[in-house]
Amino acid sequence: MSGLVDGKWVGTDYATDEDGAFQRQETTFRDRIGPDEAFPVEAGRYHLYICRACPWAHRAAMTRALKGLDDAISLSLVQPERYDQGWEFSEAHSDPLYGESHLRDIYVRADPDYTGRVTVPVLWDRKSETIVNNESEEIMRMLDVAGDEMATQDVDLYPKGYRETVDRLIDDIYTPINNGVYRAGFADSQAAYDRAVDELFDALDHYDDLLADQRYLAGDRLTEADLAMFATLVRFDHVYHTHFKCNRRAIHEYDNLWGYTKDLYTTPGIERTVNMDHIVRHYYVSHGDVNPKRLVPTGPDIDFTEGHDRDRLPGGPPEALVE
Ligand SMILES: N[C@@H](CCC(=O)N[C@@H](CS)C(=O)NCC(=O)O)C(=O)O
Repeated sequence: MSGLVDGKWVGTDYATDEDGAFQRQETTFRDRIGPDEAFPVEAGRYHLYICRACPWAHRAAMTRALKGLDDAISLSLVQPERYDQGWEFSEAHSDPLYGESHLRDIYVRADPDYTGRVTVPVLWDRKSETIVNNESEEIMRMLDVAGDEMATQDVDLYPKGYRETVDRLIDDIYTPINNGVYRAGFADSQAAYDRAVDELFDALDHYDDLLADQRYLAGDRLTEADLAMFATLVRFDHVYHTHFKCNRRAIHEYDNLWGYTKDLYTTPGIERTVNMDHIVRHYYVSHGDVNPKRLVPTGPDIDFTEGHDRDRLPGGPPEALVE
């Protein structure tokens, strides 16, 4: 067990099963914001705690940026390096609500007897002073759908007619890709690593083929599924390729995934959510068991803003985003 047990900090070890395969624990705060939900839609009421390094938190941050929710939902960062006390606030990245020193203090404020991991993202309710939700997929959906009322940009990332496909895609990419890089990186046995890497690259090959003829995962529209995919792809060559030993191929070597990654990166609103310095510092410094000397590699030399050829395909970013 790691994280908090009955509100007491017990450490940051990751769990693997008897075959050495990484086990991600379920998140526990699963309430919703919405017209008929326990938490009403109200601008200025909610706060997002994230780390710019975290791919799960990144989904929520991208949704907030694309929909123009900056004024409606405040956001703050934790320090990217995470040591044995878990996520910390710092002078550069302080807790704007309570001035706490660690993110675990926020969890304990929500539930003094909390047992579970202390993860980002956290969606906090200022009014009832509790955590609404700490599951990124659900936060992304809430900001997208319930957040519509507060949005300043007309961007719908879960459009009618695409919803089943978006839900299926988010599920389909989770195990082999989003969590697949972690299954490779945190594997405790060769067999578990081999299995994760095989599944990861089979899936990447599949989506590289799919993206030969369509601009986005669900077709011609940018959706939540693309945000989920992008959060992994943008970290891949700098981190997962080396640190998590996913080195069969780099994303910039794929015919279509590379153009797709650059297309999303240069979609107005996305670039400001990517902090590559925080990304590389977090992974290489925080996982002492994976990288004991905590040295941060200098490469690769790739440019997410160089041109791409994705506008040859039908569709494109929502009109509201195109300057
Ligand atoms: N299922 C959660 C997972 C979030 C998660 O694992 N976040 C990582 C950072 S990338 C974290 O905070 N890890 C700290 C820990 O597990 O102790 C979600 O998608 O929101």
